[in-house]
Amino acid sequence: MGPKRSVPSGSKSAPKKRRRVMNLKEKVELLDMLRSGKTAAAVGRHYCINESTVRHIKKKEKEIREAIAAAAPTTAKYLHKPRDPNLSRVESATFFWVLDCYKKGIPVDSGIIREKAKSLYDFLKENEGEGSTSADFQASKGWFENFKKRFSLCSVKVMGEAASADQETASIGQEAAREFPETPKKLIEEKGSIQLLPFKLDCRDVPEVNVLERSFSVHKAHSVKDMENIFQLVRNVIPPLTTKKHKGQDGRIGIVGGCQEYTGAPYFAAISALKLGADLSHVFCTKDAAPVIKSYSPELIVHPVLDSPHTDEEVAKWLPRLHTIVIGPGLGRNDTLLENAKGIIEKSKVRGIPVVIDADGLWLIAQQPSLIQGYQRAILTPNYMEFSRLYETMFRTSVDSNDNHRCVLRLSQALGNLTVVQKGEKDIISDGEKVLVCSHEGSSRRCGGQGDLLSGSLGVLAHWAFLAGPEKTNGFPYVKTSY
Ligand SMILES: NC(=O)C1=CN([C@@H]2O[C@H](COP(=O)(O)OP(=O)(O)OC[C@H]3O[C@@H](n4cnc5c(N)ncnc54)[C@H](OP(=O)(O)O)[C@@H]3O)[C@@H](O)[C@H]2O)[C@@H](O)CC1
Ligand SMILES: Nc1ncnc2c1ncn2[C@@H]1O[C@H](COP(=O)(O)OP(=O)(O)OP(=O)(O)O)[C@@H](O)[C@H]1O
Repeated sequence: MGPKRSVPSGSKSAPKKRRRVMNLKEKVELLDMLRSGKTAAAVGRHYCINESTVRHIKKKEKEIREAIAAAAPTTAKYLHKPRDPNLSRVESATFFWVLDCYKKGIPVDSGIIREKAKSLYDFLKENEGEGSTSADFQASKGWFENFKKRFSLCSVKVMGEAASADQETASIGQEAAREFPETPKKLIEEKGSIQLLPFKLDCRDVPEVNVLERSFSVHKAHSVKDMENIFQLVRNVIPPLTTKKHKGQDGRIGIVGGCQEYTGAPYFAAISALKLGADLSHVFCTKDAAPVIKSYSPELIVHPVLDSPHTDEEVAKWLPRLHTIVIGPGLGRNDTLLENAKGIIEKSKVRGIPVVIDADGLWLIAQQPSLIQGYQRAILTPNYMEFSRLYETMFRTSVDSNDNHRCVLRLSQALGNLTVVQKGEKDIISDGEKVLVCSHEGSSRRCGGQGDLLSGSLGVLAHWAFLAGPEKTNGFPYVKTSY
C-alpha cells in the first residue's frame, strides 16, 4: 500500500506546521467578525486557524475585551489580568489621605495605611452590591511596597519619645516632602509625642470624577462676562478670515451617509458644516439618495458612490483632500453600506483624518469596536440609545444612570481614550481623563435631526481645533471642540 500522504522529496519528514499565535488586536477583530454573523468555520478559514481555536477565543471573549479595555498593548499575545479599577481608585484615595495626614502632622504607619486601603476597598465593593466583580483585596505587605513605589512614598522617621528611632511611623509623597518640609518635625518638637489618630472611613475619600460644568440658558439674560467666556472658547479655534487663503483651506468636510430612507440626516450634517464656516461640504451617499440630497441645496457636493461596487476607489480619490469625515448620519444598516463605511473609517485612520461617528456609524462601532479603538482622532456622539448599546458591548452590563459621568469616562477609556460626547439634557464629554458637562440650553423641541446638526458642526470644529494646535486648546483639541 502506498503512502497516504506524499512526503516532499529530499526531506525526511514533513516540516512541522508552526502554531499561529494571534495577538489581542487580532482576537478582538475575530470576535467582531463572529459578532457580525460569520460562522466559526468561516472565521477560522479567514485566520487560517482551527474552528476549535475560534471557539476557544469566543469563550474567552469577556476577558479579551476587558484586557483591551484596560489598555493592554494590542500586540500582546497573551492575556494580562486587567487591573481592578477599584484598586486604582483606592490607591489614589489612600495617597491623598496619607498626604492629608502629613500636612496635618498626623503620623501614620504602614499598618494604618494598609488598614485604610483595605477599608476603602471593602467599602467600594460593598457598594457595588450583588454581582460585584471585585476580587478580595488584602492590602498585604507586598501591596504596600508596590504602592509606595507607585506613588513615590518615602518613610519618615519620627524622633520623638513615642516612637523608637527605627520605627517607620509616617510615609509621605516625595513631592509633598518638598512642599511641606517642616511639618512633622515641627509638630514633634512642640508636642514631644503625637498620638496616632484613629481614622474614620469617609466615602468622600474616594475622589470624584473631575467634572467641569458650564451652563448657559438661552432663556435668561446673561452678563457680558458669561458671553465673553463662551465667545473666547470658540474664538480660540476659529481660523481668521483673511485674503491670504484659498477655497477649501478653512475646511473640506465629508459626510458618509444618506440612503433611500434617510436623505435629511446627511443634508443636515453637511449644511451645518457649511453654515458654521467650512468651505466645502461633500456627501458620500447611495445612488438613489444623491439627486434628492442635491436638490436640497446646490452648495453641497454629492457623490453617489456608497452602494457602488467601486466605493473604495471612488472615495479614495477624495479622501486625501478632506479634513474631517463624519460617518453615519442617515447611513442605514444595510450590510454593504456598513462594510463600505468601515472601509472609509480604516482609510481615514491610515491618513490620520479626524473622524466624527454618529447615528448608524455608532451602530457599526457597537458591532466592531476594534474598528475605532485607540484612534484618538475620533469623536463619538452617541444619543441615549447609542450610548447604551456601546456601553453594553464594551462592559457586558447596562449603564448606571445614577453615575453617567463615570460611565462616559469609562467608555472613553475602554475605547482607548477617544472623545465620547453623550448627548442629552446635558451633554457629557470625556476623553477618558476629564469629564466636561455642557448644559447650555438649546431648543426645547426634541425633533429628529438635531444630532445631525451637531455631528456636521463638530466635523468643522474638529478640523479647526486641530489646526489651532495644542496651545489654543490646552492640549485637548477634541474635548474642547466637543464642548
Ligand atoms: N430626516 C432624516 O433623514 C433623519 C434621519 N435620521 C437617521 O435615522 C437613522 C436612525 O436613527 P434613529 O435616531 O432613529 O435611531 P436611534 O438613535 O437608534 O433611536 C432609535 C430609538 O431609540 C429610542 N431613543 C432615542 N433616543 C432616546 C432617548 N434620548 N431616550 C430614550 N429613548 C431614546 C427611540 O425609541 P422609541 O422611544 O421611539 O421607542 C428611538 O426611536 C440614522 O441613520 C439617523 O441618522 C435621524 O438623524 C433623524 C432625521
Ligand atoms: N432631553 C434633552 N434636553 C435638552 N437637550 C437635549 C435633550 N436631548 C438631546 N438634547 C440636545 O439635542 C442634541 C441632539 O441630541 P439627540 O439625542 O436628539 O441626538 P440624535 O438622536 O442623535 O439626533 P438625530 O435625530 O439627529 O439622530 C444634543 O446635543 C443635546 O444637546
